[in-house]
Amino acid sequence: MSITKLLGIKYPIFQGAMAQIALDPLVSAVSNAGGLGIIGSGGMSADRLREEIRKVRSNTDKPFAVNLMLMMHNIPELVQVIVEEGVKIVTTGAGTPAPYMQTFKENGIKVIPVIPSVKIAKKMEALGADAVVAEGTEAGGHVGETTTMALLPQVASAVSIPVIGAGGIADGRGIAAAFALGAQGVQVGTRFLATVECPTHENFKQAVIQADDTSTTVTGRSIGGPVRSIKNSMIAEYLKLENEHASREELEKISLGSLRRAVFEGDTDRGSVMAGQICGLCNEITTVEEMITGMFAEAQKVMENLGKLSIVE
Ligand SMILES: O=C(O)COc1ccc(-c2c[nH]c(CNC(=O)Nc3ncc(Sc4ccccn4)s3)n2)cc1
Repeated sequence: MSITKLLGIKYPIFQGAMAQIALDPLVSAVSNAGGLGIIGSGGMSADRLREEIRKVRSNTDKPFAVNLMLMMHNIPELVQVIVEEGVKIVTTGAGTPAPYMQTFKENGIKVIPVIPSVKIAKKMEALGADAVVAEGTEAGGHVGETTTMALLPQVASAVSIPVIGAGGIADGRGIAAAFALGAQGVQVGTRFLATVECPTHENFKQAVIQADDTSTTVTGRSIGGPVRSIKNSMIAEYLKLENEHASREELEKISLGSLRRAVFEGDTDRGSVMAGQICGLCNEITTVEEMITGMFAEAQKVMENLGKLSIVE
């Protein structure tokens, strides 16, 4: 079954659940434009999540999802809210949804883990996941080590459930490439940061617009938590400390509160501007509607023009 039929959405596009950013009006704008808007619950209390679900529901009658960042401490409470509020689609990241699968299944909730490797994709399929998002290291935020070009076809060959491609996709060419590699849909994060409806400080959006293909780097490998973000003075300091084998405590002193500093205060020099390598392709701020319709119109054209390869007989 296609992912659009499975979820009742028009376009096979998910909006990345960026912590503290994937909120209304971005989420309801994506769902109203025909994609799957996803609330990023990372860092939220149960009451705050309930409030956000009700706000999104008041702004769209289309399907939307909630993402659970499984390294958070209050997942059982958030699962309770998701069940009580009648949310029917959950995506997960940064850990295993195993402890909650029975609750999801009993309540008819579709579960779509975001995964960084074939091994974890197979583990999620065995757990009963309805689909997986195969996210390459090009993505922003918490990433694995495998590129989308390499990860996507291997996951598509390894599992029988639908695979969504993520990491480095920001235009119709990326959509066409993901489908060529075996995906039935795409998840896009960075490109949604360059939209009118994205609720971040304007400085955050400008940092994404000004960035190019070499503007991001991965920090946190030394403490087992690799995170891709745009290079700035805080990142340079963090990398220097990592090279000097600083402790987790010393590193967390720099990174604590850095997401909020960038997202809400617009401090893109000392804050954490999580974004993917495709930021160099995001050069103007558009509405969500313009972005989604434009991407799929372009993808249609690319797939029609691919035609036959010019192989010399
Ligand atoms: O062991 C198992 O069964 C499952 O293990 C897993 C291990 C890793 C993953 C994984 C890796 N990446 C993803 C999906 N992507 C993400 O989760 N991306 C994220 N970006 C930002 C996040 S929040 C944050 C805030 C500040 C610092 C670090 N992270 S989470 N899932 C999924 C499952």
